[in-house]
Amino acid sequence: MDVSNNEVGRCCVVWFGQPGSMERSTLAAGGWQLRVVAGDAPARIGLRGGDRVIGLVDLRALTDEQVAPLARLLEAHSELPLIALDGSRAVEHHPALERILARCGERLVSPVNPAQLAQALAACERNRADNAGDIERLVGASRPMLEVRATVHRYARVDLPVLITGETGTGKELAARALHDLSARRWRPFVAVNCGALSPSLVQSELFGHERGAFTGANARRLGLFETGNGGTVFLDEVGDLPADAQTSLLRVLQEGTLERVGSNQSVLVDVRVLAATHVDLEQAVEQGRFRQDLYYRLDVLRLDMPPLRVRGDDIELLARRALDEFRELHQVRARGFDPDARRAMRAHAWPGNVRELLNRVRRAAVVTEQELIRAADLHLADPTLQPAICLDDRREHAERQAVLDALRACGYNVSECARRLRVSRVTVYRLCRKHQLQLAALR
Ligand SMILES: Nc1ncnc2c1ncn2[C@@H]1O[C@H](COP(=O)(O)OP(=O)(O)OP(=O)(O)O)[C@@H](O)[C@H]1O
Repeated sequence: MDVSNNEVGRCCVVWFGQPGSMERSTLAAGGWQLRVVAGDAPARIGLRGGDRVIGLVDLRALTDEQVAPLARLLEAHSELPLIALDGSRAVEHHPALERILARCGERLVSPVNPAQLAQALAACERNRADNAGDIERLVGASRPMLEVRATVHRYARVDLPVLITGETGTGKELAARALHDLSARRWRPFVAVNCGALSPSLVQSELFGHERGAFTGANARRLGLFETGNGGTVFLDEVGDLPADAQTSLLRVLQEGTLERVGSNQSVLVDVRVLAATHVDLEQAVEQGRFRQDLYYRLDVLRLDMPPLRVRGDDIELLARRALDEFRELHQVRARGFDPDARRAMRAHAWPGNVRELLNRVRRAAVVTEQELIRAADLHLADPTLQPAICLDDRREHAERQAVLDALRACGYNVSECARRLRVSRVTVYRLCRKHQLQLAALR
């Protein structure tokens, strides 16, 4: 089936199966265009950029032979949010059907009434609107940030763990969210937890759940975050703070895809993508025996480094501008821009708290200033001429990393060629890759 015309941005439902007359009327009444992909010939789906499309997987008349081709077709369209109709059928002997159902954000049981169908489509569409453009929330046009955005796109496509590193406030959680929103799991839950904020006595139960009576106060069975996030993504912030027993349980989730609730010795299957973040040096924690080495290797399959704000050049002003504009949309304030000294002061500041610090300084300045243009003093930043310049070491480090990355790219990640271009030995290229956490296997 192929569709092409000149209308833009229509809301469409691709119905995999046969819609009944009530279902056709409900879609028409809701302003949904309908495309039917018959179960016996699901060759391809014609989608146009600009269309907002939802897939409805109708399992009512699906035969066993049709399951595998349909699964393949849907896998080729991992961007489609899916709703299942009559997903009650047994999936034990149907791995392909299980895969389809795992992707469906909602499962309707037939006979479905018009209100239920309309509601499910509206919820799906709302969800898409909330998630759309999440990568856009990672504001920045500097080279390091363009690099991050490209890496996020590349990593989102593969279902492997990512270790996100970077100083506090650099946007690690935002990046994790973007990885989820761009992945095939985007219609399933995204569960974020700060491991450092969990009480050590409850961390096992918070993450992996507990059975009734497992400990004093456990009055009912409770699912942990891994089960709540089943099918989706679990983001473990400050993963280095996990106590030893929770590290062991996490390793099991990563290795075997199973967990045991506290107070039970029954294994529960879970299917989650694990993203972890740290602002401490996990390698050092491993050396000091505070973090399991095997777990470290399991988490550090792909690495995403969030650059500190001080090396992001023009992004500082871009972010400040955005922060002020957003604040002005919500509050009546006089400030509408920054004076030249404020701009210089922002450039010169080292931003130890990174983007979070910048947002807070701008919002505070917008409230306290009585001027139209925010001054350096309103931002609590000293006169730039009196401030130490941006640390030269940081600049040097960044330039070195960029030079290695550029050379690697230019020669298709061939280490010998890269060494020749940079006029260093191959050993030095490997050392620099390790130092700057450039993983050749992942980059290739
Ligand atoms: N590139 C960016 N564009 C816009 N906002 C950003 C960006 N990076 C971070 N922020 C904002 O800065 C704040 C801190 O970001 P986030 O919580 O993702 O940082 P983090 O690295 O996870 O911090 P921590 O290590 O302290 O948990 C949030 O309000 C986030 O929205």
